[in-house]
Parts: sequence; structure tokens; C-alpha cells
Amino acid sequence: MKTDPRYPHLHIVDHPLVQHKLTLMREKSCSTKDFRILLKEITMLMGYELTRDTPLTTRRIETPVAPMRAPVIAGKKDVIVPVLRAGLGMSDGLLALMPSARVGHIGLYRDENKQPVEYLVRMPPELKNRRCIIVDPMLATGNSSVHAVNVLLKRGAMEDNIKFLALVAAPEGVEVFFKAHPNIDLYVASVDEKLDKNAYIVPGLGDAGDRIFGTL
Ligand SMILES: O=P(O)(O)OC[C@H]1O[C@H](OP(=O)(O)OP(=O)(O)O)[C@H](O)[C@@H]1O
Ligand SMILES: O=c1cc[nH]c(=O)[nH]1
Ligand SMILES: [Mg+2]
Repeated sequence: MKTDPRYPHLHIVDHPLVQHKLTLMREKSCSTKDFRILLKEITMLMGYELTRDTPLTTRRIETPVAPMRAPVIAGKKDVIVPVLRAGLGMSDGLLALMPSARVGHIGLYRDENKQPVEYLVRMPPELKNRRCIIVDPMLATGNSSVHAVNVLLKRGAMEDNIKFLALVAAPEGVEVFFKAHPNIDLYVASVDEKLDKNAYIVPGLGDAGDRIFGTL
């Protein structure tokens, strides 16, 4: 995993499988079906890195040969929080890794001024004692990601228990994210070149929601 000295909480997942699959997704000829499959596969690979520091405890079990104390995940079930719509393309990948996780939803779209408009928030109880993993493939201006983190903080999630998993980010958005939330871990596969005048990531992969749901 790559880091950036400017942002101690930025984790760039440079695993070759992730990078290869991202290239396939970026191509404009990638079909809706392949885009969805690749996004799920990348999310699983990135999720493996993101969950590396999951706390463990032990439980007494009996193997066919002998009793032992064996490692199991400690604490309450995680909450996976897709930012609608595009985050839905990632939540299945994380659920495949953590089938018992809870799922919260945050519905946001960018208005004509690229400000996030909230249209849905639905969360499981007891956010205070759970790790919350927000998923949204695109971090462009950063406004939606900052808003999504604020939603969780307002509902009691602890700052050091929130992680944000994106796929492609713009440098401008990364700066905005860490200005608002300097202590939250952000995982991305790529920090691209820049934003264009319509606040799309360049080179990016286009509108992730449209590519996942075929609404182009
Ligand atoms: O960093 P920002 O500039 O806020 O942009 C990122 C947001 O834009 C996309 O959602 P969009 O508004 O297109 O909604 P959709 O997922 O319903 O298509 C994306 O999934 C992020 O939520
Ligand atoms: O490039 C971008 C920017 C915002 N949202 C997207 O889906 N793509
Ligand atoms: Mg969209």
C-alpha cells in the first residue's frame, strides 16, 4: 500500500490486481455487466486491506483433535454505509467479506453547483460502538464524502471508528476531505490528475452511478 507524506490517513491500494481491474473499468467500452463485476472484485481486494487492523479476541473451540483458544473478530458488527447510488456497487463486495455486517444507507446527489443534496439516511442502531465503513467509488470535489462522514458523526459514530473506501479520487477532493476530517482513514485505488470544469475526475471513469446502473 502506498502512502502520501501530506496525508497520514490516505492509503493508496496499489496492488497489481486492483490496478489492472481499475484500468478495465476506466475503458469506455467496458460493459455495464463487466463494470459491476469488476467493481465488486476490486472492493473485495481493497476491503481486505481496509480490514487488516480489525481487532481480534479469542474463543474456546474444540477441533476434532484438541481444544484450543482460537482467534475471532472482537466487538459489535461493522456497519457498511453505501452512498447512493454508486456506493451500492461496492456494498456487495464488502458484504461478501463480512456477511454479518449491518448496512446503513446515505442517499446523495450533486446539484448544479456540485453541492451534495441528501435524500435518504437510514442507519442501524448503536453506531457509537461500531466500525463504520462508508463506500462510494468517486471522490471528486470531496463535498459528498465530507457530508457522508458528517452524517455518521451526527448520529453518534466515533471519528476513529469511521473509514472511507473510494475507488478514484481527485487531488482537489482529497484535500477537501482531509481539511474537514484529518483523522479519518481514506482508502483509494488512484488519485487521478485533476477535476474538469464540470467537476468530473480526469481521466477518471465517467459517472460511476450511470455506468453501474446503465442510466447513461
Ligand atoms: O466528490 P463529489 O464532487 O461530491 O462527487 C462525488 C459524488 O458524485 C457521485 O454521485 P452522484 O452525485 O453522481 O450521484 P449518483 O451516485 O446518484 O449518480 C459519486 O458517487 C459521489 O457520491
Ligand atoms: O468523475 C466523477 C465525478 C463525480 N461522480 C462521478 O461519478 N464521476
Ligand atoms: Mg452519478
